[in-house]
Amino acid sequence: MSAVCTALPPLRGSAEHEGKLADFIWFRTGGPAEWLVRPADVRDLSVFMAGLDPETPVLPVGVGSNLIVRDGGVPGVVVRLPKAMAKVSVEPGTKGLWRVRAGAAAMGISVASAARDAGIAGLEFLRGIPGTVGGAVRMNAGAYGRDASDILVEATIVLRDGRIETWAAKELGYSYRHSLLPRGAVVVEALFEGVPGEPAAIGAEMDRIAAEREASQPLRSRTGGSTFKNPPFDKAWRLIDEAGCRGLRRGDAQVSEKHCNFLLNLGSATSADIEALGEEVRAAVKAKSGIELEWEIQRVGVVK
Ligand SMILES: Cc1cc2nc3c(=O)[nH]c(=O)nc-3n(C[C@H](O)[C@H](O)[C@H](O)COP(=O)(O)OP(=O)(O)OC[C@H]3O[C@@H](n4cnc5c(N)ncnc54)[C@H](O)[C@@H]3O)c2cc1C
Ligand SMILES: NC(=O)C1=CN([C@@H]2O[C@H](COP(=O)(O)OP(=O)(O)OC[C@H]3O[C@@H](n4cnc5c(N)ncnc54)[C@H](OP(=O)(O)O)[C@@H]3O)[C@@H](O)[C@H]2O)C=CC1
Ligand SMILES: C=C(O[C@H]1[C@H](O)[C@@H](CO)O[C@H](OP(=O)(O)OP(=O)(O)OC[C@H]2O[C@@H](n3ccc(=O)[nH]c3=O)[C@H](O)[C@@H]2O)[C@@H]1NC(C)=O)C(=O)O
Repeated sequence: MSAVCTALPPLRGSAEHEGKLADFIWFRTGGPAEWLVRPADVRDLSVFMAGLDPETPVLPVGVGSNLIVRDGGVPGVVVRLPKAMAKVSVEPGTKGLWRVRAGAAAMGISVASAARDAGIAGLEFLRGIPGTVGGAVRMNAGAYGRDASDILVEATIVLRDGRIETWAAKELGYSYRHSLLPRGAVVVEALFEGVPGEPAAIGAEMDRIAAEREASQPLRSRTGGSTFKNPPFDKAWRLIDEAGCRGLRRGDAQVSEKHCNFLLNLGSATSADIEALGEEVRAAVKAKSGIELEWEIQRVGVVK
């Protein structure tokens, strides 16, 4: 990877040159970040971003459950928030509603569990999304009829130039698995809202969601979740099945037998194998049904 960023501004957190991403990205594939930056806190991130050459690209990552990192790595700066920014707390909202404030590094399950313990209903679906709050706000993550935009009140973000701003949910321009979060902006906190509920009933709904997923999706695999968005009025998995791609392999990359909109790394796949398999599936679906599937997984970095 050719260097795009030779000098970094001062940072209280850490900055690792050629920082490995494949250690934690769900697929366990892909090249390193030119710089893997872990800020100490929001202020540290803000000062760092303000001092960083505006030409240097910045890519925030959560736990990489929706990412293919290409094998040549990611030029510029990759920001991974620290566990210190994973705090979750509860506060009263307006009109009898309750709110959950979560650091962007918090996992969806932590938010859903905190809401359950406080008797706040409506956030149960986050139980099944194995990513961070930052990833959910950016991707408008959703499941079982709800998505992040249904529960988000506002998000605090650090813009690429270092400004810290709080945006109301409607300013994020949400649609299905999409937001208008500006390029290079890092979500640092989110405020969600729910309605009063019985912890036991909320917990039962979370368990139901977990069981349903366990039955239908390959959760314990090296995967990126749904590979393609569902096209209007149809299901990506049905089209992939119809095109004969269930179980299709390229090297150690495979279309899941269990849920054929999931791709798997069976062990030693490269990101190139996984991406090429995805393109092969898209081509087969186009040939069979005329429909062009759109990638849901975010593909980042450069090819080797
Ligand atoms: C087994 C499995 C099941 C899944 N089920 C679902 C599901 O039901 N519904 C669903 O919607 N998704 C699902 N996913 C996909 C994934 O979990 C979600 O997209 C999740 O929101 C990604 O979060 P992350 O923290 O891992 O983000 P990453 O994968 O690290 O990043 C995804 C995108 O978000 C951006 N991003 C991450 N953090 C930040 C931040 N702090 N600020 C700004 N941008 C950020 C990244 O730049 C990238 O564009 C599943 C994935 C797996 C592996
Ligand atoms: N090896 C494999 O083949 C597979 C591995 N996995 C991994 O398993 C994990 C799923 O675990 P699950 O039980 O669902 O969720 P958990 O919340 O238990 O774990 C999430 C993982 O991310 C780490 N993590 C979360 N936030 C941060 C952060 N801000 N900074 C550093 N590390 C962080 C956790 O570290 P810690 O443990 O220190 O809390 C943990 O390793 C995923 O991370 C996934 O990559 C999934 C499928 C297959
Ligand atoms: C996993 C993701 O989100 C998922 C989310 O978890 C689920 C649940 O709400 O609904 C969407 O999947 P989906 O439309 O494929 O629905 P699923 O619930 O997974 O499957 C629907 C039904 O089809 C069945 N099914 C699915 C795949 C398959 O190969 N065979 C099969 O029979 C399942 O058993 C289930 O009964 C989201 N995917 C998209 C692209 O919108 C993700 O975005 O990464």
